[in-house]
Amino acid sequence: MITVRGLARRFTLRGRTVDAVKGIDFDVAAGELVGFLGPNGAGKTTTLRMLTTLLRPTGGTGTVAGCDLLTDPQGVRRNIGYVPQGGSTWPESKVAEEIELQARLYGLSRAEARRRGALLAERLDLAGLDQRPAKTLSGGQRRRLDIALGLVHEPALVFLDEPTTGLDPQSRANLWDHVRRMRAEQGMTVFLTTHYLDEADALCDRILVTDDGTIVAEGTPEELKARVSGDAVTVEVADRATEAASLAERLTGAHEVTVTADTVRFRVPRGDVALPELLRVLDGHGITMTSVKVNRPTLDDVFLGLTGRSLRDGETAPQAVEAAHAA
Ligand SMILES: Nc1ncnc2c1ncn2[C@@H]1O[C@H](COP(=O)(O)OP(=O)(O)OP(=O)(O)O)[C@@H](O)[C@H]1O
Repeated sequence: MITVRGLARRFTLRGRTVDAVKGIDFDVAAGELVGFLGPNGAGKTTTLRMLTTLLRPTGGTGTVAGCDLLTDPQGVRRNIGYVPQGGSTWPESKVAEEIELQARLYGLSRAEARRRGALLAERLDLAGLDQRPAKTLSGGQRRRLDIALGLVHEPALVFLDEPTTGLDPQSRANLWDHVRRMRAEQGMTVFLTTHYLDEADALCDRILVTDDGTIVAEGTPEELKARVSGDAVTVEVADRATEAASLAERLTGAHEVTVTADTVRFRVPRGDVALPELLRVLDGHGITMTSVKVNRPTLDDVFLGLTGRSLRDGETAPQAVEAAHAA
């Protein structure tokens, strides 16, 4: 459904060049739900804008929904849906009007536009809101309307740019359910960008991890997390932390042991198996454990291992994107 090779985009602004996307290669199969995960400024939106023909690549080739990105951009546009980051609704327009207008823009008859509008409103939990102006909708309802607008022409492939940014946790989880259900019911391919780890983890079949214009890792959420070797154990002790660390080091499979003040950290293949053993050993040496935490590997650990930085650093400052787009 998507194939890109060496896709690149360089911006030149007042004599300064920015290589926002540095020649990336990837494929997306029909029916897949793929996440493009990376921190702010990694090049996600630039990639998405190239794939949706809103921005011409400065390098590389690609096929999207069966059409050549460079020689047949109109074909690409006909066959895809695109839900931009800020949405595209008019604040004063009513929900039903927005959906029908969008359908008419794709050349559908008035009757067909109404039929699809009603169907999408039903599927996206917007039924009963059809006469409400868009500006009166909640954040989650507005995002669902944005998605309805992107799906009105029943595309085989839909692009969602940061679909849940700005929503509260409950509305985010609700939107994930809708995306999953739409995918299951319509069998469409979904390509979404996100800088939320939990979103990529919960929603995506496969993740492309991106940083600084390149793809640094790719796989299912489980495959990516399996790259991090083991659970992270954090133990606080009342005293003698250095001695506790050397005892932890002797546990089967323990590695990456560090100690600071009263805290010992290490990784083991199975935290739940290591804990009783550690407790016994510490007890045997008269060291009191005051707290213990076991964390399963996260996608952030994967990113940290690959780049030495945390993905979470990019979870604030969505305004930077709007500024970049306005440029
Ligand atoms: N029109 C532009 N002119 C100059 N530089 C740009 C332009 N658009 C994007 N950039 C730069 O390209 C880089 C990638 O930006 P992009 O918006 O693609 O990142 P992103 O991963 O989508 O970030 P976010 O998570 O904030 O949306 C950034 O350094 C950005 O400042």
